[in-house]
Amino acid sequence: METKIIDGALISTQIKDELKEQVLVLQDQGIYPGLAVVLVGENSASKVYVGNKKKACEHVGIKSFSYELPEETSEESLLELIETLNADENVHGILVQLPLPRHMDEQKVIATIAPYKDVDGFHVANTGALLVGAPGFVSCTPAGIMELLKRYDVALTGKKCVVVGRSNIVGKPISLLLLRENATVTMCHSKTKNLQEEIKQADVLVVAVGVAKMVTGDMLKEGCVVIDVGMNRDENGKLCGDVDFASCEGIASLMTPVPRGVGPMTIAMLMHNCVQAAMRKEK
Ligand SMILES: Nc1nc2c(c(=O)[nH]1)N[C@@H](CN(C=O)c1ccc(C(=O)N[C@@H](CCC(=O)O)C(=O)O)cc1)CN2
Repeated sequence: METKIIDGALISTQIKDELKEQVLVLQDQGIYPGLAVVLVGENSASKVYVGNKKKACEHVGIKSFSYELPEETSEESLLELIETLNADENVHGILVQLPLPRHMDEQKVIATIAPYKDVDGFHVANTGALLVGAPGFVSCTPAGIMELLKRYDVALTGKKCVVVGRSNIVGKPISLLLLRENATVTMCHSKTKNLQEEIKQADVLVVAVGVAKMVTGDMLKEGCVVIDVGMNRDENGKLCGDVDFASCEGIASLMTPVPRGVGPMTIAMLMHNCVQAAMRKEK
């Protein structure tokens, strides 16, 4: 079977180009979308992601306000900054890059962001809205996966979708989004018995566990769609996913690569959420 490779980098550029047009319309109405980008500490991967987010803002026409704080910043100071950004009318979206230093309580920090500026979709008001199907921001990686499935015409109704990983950022929300599209969803995790049997039944497999090349071609059902959310380094220090790409080629019908798969979509959907935040009239 020929495996088609999903080009996340291309789709993300298309989305950013579409958003650029929407921003021009907003600017004509006197609305200048603004995103506060908050980075605490020295995590090198986070620095790359934040840099790419600021570049995406430039591409789309969103003004980015950068706050790069030292590792030893107190939780209290970070909460104060967020309160200030909540009150700032030029800031439509607030992004606090994760992970935060260990002395900070991530949930407390996220809970301080005004839900209508929570463009990451991490606040319980937004995760709760997703659960019950109410309007709200959907977190960017799962939203990006859904956009890829849509743009590659993957039908989900009645399909068996298997999600491996149960994080708040990816595993849980993507399961809800697939369910919303009438898929039959199985959530797997580190305590799942017979993981391989579950994976073998998947028409659509989403893997977000953070273990390099954990899923191999022999585990897959012929013709399945594979979405790899992993971002790991292999034995040679090369970027790789949670799926062993080489062994899945020829078995999957459609598959995301790492890099240039899901990663760039996370940033495109952040831009999307930010434009939505700027469009909102009521707070
Ligand atoms: N506040 C948030 N923190 C984190 C999020 C998030 O959505 N919001 N997600 C991840 C990291 N992440 C976004 O911040 C992210 C990860 C990877 C990529 C990406 O484009 N990856 C590239 C490769 C980049 C490289 O060369 O290292 C790719 O896949 O092509 C974008 C965003 C955790 N934290």
